[in-house]
Amino acid sequence: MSASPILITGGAQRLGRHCAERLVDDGHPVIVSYRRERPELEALRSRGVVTLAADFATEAGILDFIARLKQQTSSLRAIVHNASDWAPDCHDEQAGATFERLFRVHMLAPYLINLHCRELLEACGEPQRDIVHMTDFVAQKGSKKHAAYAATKAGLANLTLSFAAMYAPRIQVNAIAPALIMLGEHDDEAYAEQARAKSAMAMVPGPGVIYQSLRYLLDNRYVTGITLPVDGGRHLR
Ligand SMILES: NC(=O)C1=CN([C@@H]2O[C@H](COP(=O)(O)OP(=O)(O)OC[C@H]3O[C@@H](n4cnc5c(N)ncnc54)[C@H](OP(=O)(O)O)[C@@H]3O)[C@@H](O)[C@H]2O)C=CC1
Ligand SMILES: Nc1nc2c(c(=O)[nH]1)N=C([C@H](O)[C@@H](O)CO)CN2
Repeated sequence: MSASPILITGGAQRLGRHCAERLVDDGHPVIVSYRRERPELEALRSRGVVTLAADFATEAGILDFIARLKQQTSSLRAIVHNASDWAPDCHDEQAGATFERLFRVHMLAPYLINLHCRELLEACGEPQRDIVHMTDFVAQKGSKKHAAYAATKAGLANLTLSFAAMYAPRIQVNAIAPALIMLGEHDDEAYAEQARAKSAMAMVPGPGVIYQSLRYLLDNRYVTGITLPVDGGRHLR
């Protein structure tokens, strides 16, 4: 029986793409969702990665993705809920729409995908099946400038507990809570210095530390319902 694929949502760039490439290196079939076409997707496709378009900003978009995912595969080894919108808070008439959009991307999409795709994970013939939620250190701390983002990531962190209890023992459900992992393309050195100073390790580690954490969860048969902090000691500052 061929191995079941691992789904990474939002896998066209940065942490998601890095993990997709590393999973292919480790011999896993991979499916990624993406919102915008770009050259990097062709590189993934050339390595055999299946790419499915998805916009989780609406419930219809989420359900449409799930239907196309089920046409693509009859089983899944794991689901990594990585898609995310790091939108700052709005203080105008767009505030409510922004909050609702972040709720759908960070909470409704993982919730509906977990519910509707349980059967795909159950159909996996391998000994272990996983769901991994990408949350954020600020889920426990809040954020003055990204309150809606932090709150919806906190909701995702809570969904980890509920789905871990619902799906045990056949499916393990865990979260990874990063702090600064990669800078944005427009971040200058002043921002980088300020961001590095927020953690005890005072570094920008890059996406390899996230793959190490994902690998740990995928390889450990006795871990469920936890959130793995990958934050350089952000809580110590
Ligand atoms: N980078 C970091 O330092 C940190 C990251 N994290 C978390 O780790 C994960 C990966 O981070 P990172 O790689 O920086 O993430 P990105 O900001 O690069 O976002 C990942 C992908 O999410 C997709 N996405 C955004 N909105 C939607 C939507 N409405 N529907 C479908 N897909 C959408 C984007 O797709 P497209 O590009 O096609 O529009 C994007 O490629 C995220 O969950 C993030 O919150 C947490 C703390 C720190
Ligand atoms: N979807 C995203 N979420 C987050 C990002 C990002 O680029 N995309 N970046 C961060 C920052 O690195 C933050 O941790 C630095 O203080 C947080 N979330």
